[in-house]
Amino acid sequence: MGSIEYSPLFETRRARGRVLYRPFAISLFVAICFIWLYRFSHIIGTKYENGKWAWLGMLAADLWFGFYWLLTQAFRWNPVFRETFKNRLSQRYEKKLPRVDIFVCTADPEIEPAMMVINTVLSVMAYDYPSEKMSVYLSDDAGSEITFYALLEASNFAKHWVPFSKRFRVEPTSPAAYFKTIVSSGYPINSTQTQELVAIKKLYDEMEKRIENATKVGEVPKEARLKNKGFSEWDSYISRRDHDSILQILLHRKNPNNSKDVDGCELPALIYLAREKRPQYFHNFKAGAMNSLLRVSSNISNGKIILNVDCDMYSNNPQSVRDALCFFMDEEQGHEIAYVQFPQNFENVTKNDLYGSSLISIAEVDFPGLDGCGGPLYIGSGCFHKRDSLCGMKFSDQYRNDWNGEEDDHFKEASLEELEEQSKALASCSYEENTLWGKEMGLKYGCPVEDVITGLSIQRQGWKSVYYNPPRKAFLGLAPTTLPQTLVQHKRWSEGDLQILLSKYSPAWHGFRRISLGLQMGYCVYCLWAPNCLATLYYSIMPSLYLLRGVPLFPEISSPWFIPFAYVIIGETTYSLLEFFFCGGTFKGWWNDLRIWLYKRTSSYLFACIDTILKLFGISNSTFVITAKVTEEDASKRYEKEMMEFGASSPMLTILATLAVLNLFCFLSVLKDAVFPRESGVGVYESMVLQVLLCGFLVLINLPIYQGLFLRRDNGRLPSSVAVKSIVLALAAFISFSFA
Ligand SMILES: O=c1ccn([C@@H]2O[C@H](COP(=O)(O)OP(=O)(O)O[C@H]3O[C@H](CO)[C@@H](O)[C@H](O)[C@H]3O)[C@@H](O)[C@H]2O)c(=O)[nH]1
Ligand SMILES: [Mn+2]
Repeated sequence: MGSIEYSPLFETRRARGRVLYRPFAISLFVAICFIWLYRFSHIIGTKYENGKWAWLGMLAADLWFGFYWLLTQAFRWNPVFRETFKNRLSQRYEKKLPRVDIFVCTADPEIEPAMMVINTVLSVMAYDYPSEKMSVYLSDDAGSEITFYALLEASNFAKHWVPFSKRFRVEPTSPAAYFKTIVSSGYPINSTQTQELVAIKKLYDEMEKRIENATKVGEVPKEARLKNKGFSEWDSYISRRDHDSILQILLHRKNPNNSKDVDGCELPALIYLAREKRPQYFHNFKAGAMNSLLRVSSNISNGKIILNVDCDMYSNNPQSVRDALCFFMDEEQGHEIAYVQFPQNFENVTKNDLYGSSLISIAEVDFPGLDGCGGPLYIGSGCFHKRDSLCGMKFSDQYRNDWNGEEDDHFKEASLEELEEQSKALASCSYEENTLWGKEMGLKYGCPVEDVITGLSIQRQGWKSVYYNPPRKAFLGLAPTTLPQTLVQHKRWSEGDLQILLSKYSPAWHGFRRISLGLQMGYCVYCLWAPNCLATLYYSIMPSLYLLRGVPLFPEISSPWFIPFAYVIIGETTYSLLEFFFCGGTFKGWWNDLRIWLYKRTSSYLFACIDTILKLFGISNSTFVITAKVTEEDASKRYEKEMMEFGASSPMLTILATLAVLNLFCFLSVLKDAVFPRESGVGVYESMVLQVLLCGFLVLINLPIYQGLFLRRDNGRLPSSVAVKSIVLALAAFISFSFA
């Protein structure tokens, strides 16, 4: 070593508790092997002649669950946690910090309101980072004039907001979220801050009123239109699917009259982009938007680091850029890191997280685990990328970070108008024709989870990634607030992940030697989400139906084979409960999580499988259904009360309701037999105890569905058409099984 001792910018710690976990996992695996053995040996024996097919099905399901459980061990084997040293970063590099380009994506002003979007924009503009080194880009796939107007308003408000939040170290830096914390935690003690706060709150409220008004009437006020030339870009606008590239640089140091805040300090550059859309060109959803942003930003600011957030994911921690740079700029390991993923956290989850939206075990268990195997997935929002790797560069041992050379950039001379014109061309529909964009460069096209497939391809090129979960959450977004929204979102995800499995990037059969075994297994856990539906559906239908026929599918309580089953059930339940508590969840939250786990598997994943098969045969095409970020008033009240919101009738709800009603019938029938025993049906409880328990569990976990079907009168209940369909279907299955 040289004379100065190397002190890293970040530290990686292995999780404690592995010594306890590993023996437990091994013992559980032994029990699983016994279950497999039991299944095989009992199928070979001819004892269960009348349930042979059912037994074969159980064998398949148990093999699947055991195999899938093995895959999930990749997460739990060697989790790591990271810590950053921001002081060292600023001591060594404060003067040489790289430029950072921040991309915010929005696509629909109805379900992604302009106020929410600009709050996200303002929150990232106020990062504790040299303003002249930050550029914020808003990509608007709706090409909405109102959103542009809102951004224009935000660019003026930023002149007050950014200096205010930096002066008083405001947290979070999203104005709406900050004002909300003031309401709950009281005004600051510092009186000058209070004065300024009152003034800035007034400015904010006025701006909000103007934007809400414009939204209501669906039109930008005349005066604003006259004052800014940018609105003329909408003259040739036909519809959100048919318009020219619209690009406006709202704040930029090349326009000195309009680039400084009220204290005379430079503000981050701010750019509005609506890439060109034409009906004859497919737009590739968010991936298309990101690639346009990559090109446009390379022409305007060319930051070496790129942060990507969804329009609802505001920055909750002003230090995040510095945190991310601690990884990228570390002298020893920084060069091999392609991206730093922060967890997606949500501002609107309720205490017991009815829809399991906080994805707690992904954030707290899976990703630290993946981080120990080569790095987490890229999950779209809250991710810092190195421009090089995102644009398709392969990693090689010769690769070195180069944070210099920022001064001699080609766009130095061009005027703002020239920059705008050149950049528009980069966002045109035809630009990508016959290029590698969407294939080898930028985000990958053709997959509903463009983020995951892109991250995977980056890792396959030899790069590492890092997961960083700071004590103060870095980003907060909005989770879906109804059951159908949750199910649709998971359908998109599981469908996308399954497509990755079948693609040329498949972690299963094309990942060997390109990514580590642990990472291969980890990716497969997600890629196999959708196929999970088969075994889960089997388990939630067949054992209950076979109760009616008195055919046992599990060992009797007195048999030694009962032990491995009991061990796996009790062991896994206890472990998952402990893990959930350890991650900060509640008991009810765990129960809710279990329910949503079941619902996703029996509906979202099933439809994801069906759609993927249809897509393979060229019958359908995957789409990107954007998650709504607004909730109606009475629905949102029910959400606060953690009452399940079912809403309009849909095939997914019909399936869930049918399964619930079917299990209810089976369970009632077993109860009836217990009270009035049939001559032949004695001892169901001894010989079929696990089956009865499983059926009872399914009834218990489905309580919200029975309420939604039979007891509730509000608008969030299950529609009566679903009730009718599910009862008819369940009854048909019940009758044909009881009397066949
Ligand atoms: O054509 C489109 C569709 C969506 N978006 C934007 O993409 C983001 C994510 O959409 P959302 O409906 O909120 O999806 P989520 O399921 O919440 O998003 C997660 O999953 C997506 C992939 O399925 C990723 O793109 C996201 O970054 C990731 O946060 C939003 O900002 C949208 O405005 C676009 O810009 N263009
Ligand atoms: Mn979202």
